[in-house]
Amino acid sequence: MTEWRWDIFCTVIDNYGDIGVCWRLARQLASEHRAEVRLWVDDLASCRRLLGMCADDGGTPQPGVVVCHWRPGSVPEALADVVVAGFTCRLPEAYLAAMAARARPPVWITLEYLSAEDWVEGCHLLPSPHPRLALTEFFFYPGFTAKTGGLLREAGLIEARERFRADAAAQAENWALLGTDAPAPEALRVSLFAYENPAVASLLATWAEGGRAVWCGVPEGRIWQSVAQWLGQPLETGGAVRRGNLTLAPLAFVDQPAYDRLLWSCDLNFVRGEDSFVRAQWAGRPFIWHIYPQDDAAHLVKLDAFLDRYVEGLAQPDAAAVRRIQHAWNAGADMTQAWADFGAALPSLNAHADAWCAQQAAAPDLASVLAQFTKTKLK
Ligand SMILES: Cc1cn([C@H]2C[C@H](O)[C@@H](COP(=O)(O)OP(=O)(O)O[C@H]3O[C@@H](C)[C@H](O)[C@@H](O)[C@H]3O)O2)c(=O)[nH]c1=O
Repeated sequence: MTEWRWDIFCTVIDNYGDIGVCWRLARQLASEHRAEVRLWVDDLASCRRLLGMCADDGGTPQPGVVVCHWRPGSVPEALADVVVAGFTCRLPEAYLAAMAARARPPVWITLEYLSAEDWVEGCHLLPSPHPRLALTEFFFYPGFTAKTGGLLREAGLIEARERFRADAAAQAENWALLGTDAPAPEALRVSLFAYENPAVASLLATWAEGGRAVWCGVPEGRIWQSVAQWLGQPLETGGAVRRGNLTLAPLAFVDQPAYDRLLWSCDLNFVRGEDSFVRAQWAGRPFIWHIYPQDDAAHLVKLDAFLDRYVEGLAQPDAAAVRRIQHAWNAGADMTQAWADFGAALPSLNAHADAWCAQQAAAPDLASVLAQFTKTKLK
């Protein structure tokens, strides 16, 4: 039985992160919190692949979630009980007016970007009265501590990961979905999802010339250009290329669950933005984060805030190796020495990633925190 009706609004910027998070949240609210969700998206065409849908409006593979095309100026006919504005998106004035006109206005939440910075705790769930209308907006901040909104994590995720890791047939099926042969068993398995980055040249050269076999799967996207430049040939899904000790496997863009399974299959994951960054943490394996760049370099403050939390408990040289490689990658700098240190630390970093995952997974997940908060406002 449906408990509440939710409207989630999302504007697609230039990548998949905003819609990736909103889509994941919508599905989890429907499957775990009995919500009936409409996900309003301004640019359906550019995210159809991620949503796994073919029609312009409507049906999705997820019961309880309807994806709607949010056209400029359009206002949904019936109001929901809870309205979530994802990230930078602004709700239409007419919709806000309709909310305010209700005897009991919907709960209005603005979902903010994830940050490990300390100030987040003080801002999470702060109410902000609308300057003109009888409405209150609540700012919901995801985060890594108990005083924040937590991280998106579906029920049973870690258990599903462990089942997958024990299931050779499921793994073979996933490699096929990704359009590649399974990596050789002795190779270090790496997935590489990132923005364009000149640092990739020294990284790939180091692996090609290194003493250990490396298999690197590269999901279709912006990094393909940098990889193709280093290779001197275009990438093509299914067309693995060898250079010395490195096998480069261009991968198909798959749906979110299949991408998760890729992360679970690798020893090391390069991720970017917000959503894949969180998913890499649930893989419980070391990862390198290409943070979404901001003009005023605010992203580097966010990167360090995260690293300060993440390296806690690591031996000093391992912590230094983590910091060094994350900084080199985000600066587009030479990766040779950074990789030498990081590669040597991988066994202890692996145990650390597992422990970090367990620690974060012990906290309440974002959808539950959000559902709980709205319940207190609706009752
Ligand atoms: C590679 C791959 C990714 N994905 C998904 C995982 C994620 O949900 C999504 C990628 O999103 P992110 O990892 O967040 O990276 P991104 O760079 O696409 O998104 C960014 O968008 C900006 C507008 C935001 O401001 C950033 O914070 C950030 O979220 O794509 C698949 O579903 N299949 C795939 O094959």
